[in-house]
Amino acid sequence: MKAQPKASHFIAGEWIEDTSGAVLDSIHPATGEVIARLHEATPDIMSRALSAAQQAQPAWAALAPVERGRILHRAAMILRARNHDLSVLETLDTGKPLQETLVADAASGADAFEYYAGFAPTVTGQTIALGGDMAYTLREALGVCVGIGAWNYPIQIACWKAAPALAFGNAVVFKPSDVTPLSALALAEILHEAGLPAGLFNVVQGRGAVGAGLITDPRVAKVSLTGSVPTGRKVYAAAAEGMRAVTMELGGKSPLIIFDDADLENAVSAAIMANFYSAGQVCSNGTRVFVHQDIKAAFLDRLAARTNRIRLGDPLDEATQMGPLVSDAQMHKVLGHIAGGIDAGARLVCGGARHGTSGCFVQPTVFADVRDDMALAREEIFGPVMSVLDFTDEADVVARANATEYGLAAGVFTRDLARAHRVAGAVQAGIVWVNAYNLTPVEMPFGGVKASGVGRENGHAALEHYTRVKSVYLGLGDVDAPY
Ligand SMILES: NC(=O)c1ccc[n+]([C@@H]2O[C@H](COP(=O)([O-])OP(=O)(O)OC[C@H]3O[C@@H](n4cnc5c(N)ncnc54)[C@H](O)[C@@H]3O)[C@@H](O)[C@H]2O)c1
Ligand SMILES: O=CCc1c[nH]cn1
Repeated sequence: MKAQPKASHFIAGEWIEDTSGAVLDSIHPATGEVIARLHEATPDIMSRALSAAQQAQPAWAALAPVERGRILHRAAMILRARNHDLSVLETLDTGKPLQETLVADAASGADAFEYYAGFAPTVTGQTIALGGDMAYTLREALGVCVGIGAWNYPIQIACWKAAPALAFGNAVVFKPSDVTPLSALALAEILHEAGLPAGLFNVVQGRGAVGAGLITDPRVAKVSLTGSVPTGRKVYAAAAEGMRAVTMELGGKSPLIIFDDADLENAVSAAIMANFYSAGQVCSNGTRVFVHQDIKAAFLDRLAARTNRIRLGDPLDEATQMGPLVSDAQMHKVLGHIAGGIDAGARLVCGGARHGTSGCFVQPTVFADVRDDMALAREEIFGPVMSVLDFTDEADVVARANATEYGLAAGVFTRDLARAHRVAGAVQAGIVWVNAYNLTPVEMPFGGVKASGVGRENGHAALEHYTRVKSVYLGLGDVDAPY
């Protein structure tokens, strides 16, 4: 099945092709079929996108926020109306099952546009009484924002960046992951159709070097990356050189702590969703599942029974519950982690191998008796591999949960309200789910602490990251001068 877009790039409201850029193929990971052939942006293409954004941004920022919101609201409506086609495109590009993409990807993007369309006109500054004189503050757009995406939630990532950036008066140049280049182009077309003036949302394709080229350009005011910690370190450092603002949405190795008083079936559901949704390719996954020793046997029994029933197969079949990993490289990386876990002495409860002989499928895999010092418990795997660790003491498990460089998310399952709040307060994480996991409503800020990131996407918090405050001092009396 082909999914060839009209051209590789979308700049200043137009499809742009430049075949002198290196070839970039999009591969459907369930079959290995090349579904689209694109070209990386050359320096000239990158420059055209940045210039288009720079030229379009001041007039956009000068519009009444309600007018910006109206356009973004139309985009949300179009995203919803096209949800099925966008979901098929995302499934082809990522391999995630249609069952998921129909509800979690473009739909989440539409939520973001709807939310920020309504938020934009409510943004106000402060007035500050100074005992005679006074001051007020203005929220100003930053200018040109570069967004760089990962491959696990391509359209959601593009929307979570573009919606607040545009709502608050910025222009965007977005570079999707080279592994999943397609849906950002579909978003660009939708925004154009919704009436977004040319140049405000541009898409350029490319690998890491294209991203690196964009973030050091003097026309850029802000960089928002979704990606791994090693890439985050490079991008943050490069942005710092030019004093650019950043948002870093990076990786994690999040703990999910299940106490002995938890509702067992709900806890198993959460552990499954926290490890096998999107074949485990979710940044906030709770991949270190700490289970109280008293319920460990019962938990593992139910977990194995339910995991063994997960239906793997053609991601375009709506009955399929788990598709392939995004690429051959990712599949081999995950299989390497599984082999390493077995070598290190972790107990394989289920899964543990490739599924089938074609496509990038890996069986949903559960390891028990995992120790904190094993690579399984320390490294982000980004595949369907769950590590179950035991504990008995609350303070001890919190200390172990925090003993990582990451700090994206955490989960706690307990019926004890006081303990739930105590643990939520003590874990070092940007997001804590209590008796739930991996729910990401647009109203709730999303982002990490420690090496997992800087800044927040979604919610009111994004305002801080796509605007700056200007203070205006009003002298209302005579000017004092000592000389
Ligand atoms: N916290 C979040 O919200 C979130 C969400 C999704 C994924 N992630 C993380 O993303 C990772 C998986 O995605 P990935 O493999 O695409 O990540 P990656 O870090 O390899 O790549 C991310 C993006 O950065 C670009 N890039 C690479 N080197 C660059 C450089 N030097 N300068 C500028 N751009 C560069 C890539 O081309 C890609 O578009 C995981 O670690 C996952 O946890 C985080
Ligand atoms: O992959 C990270 C962002 C996310 C979490 N859940 C849905 N999207």
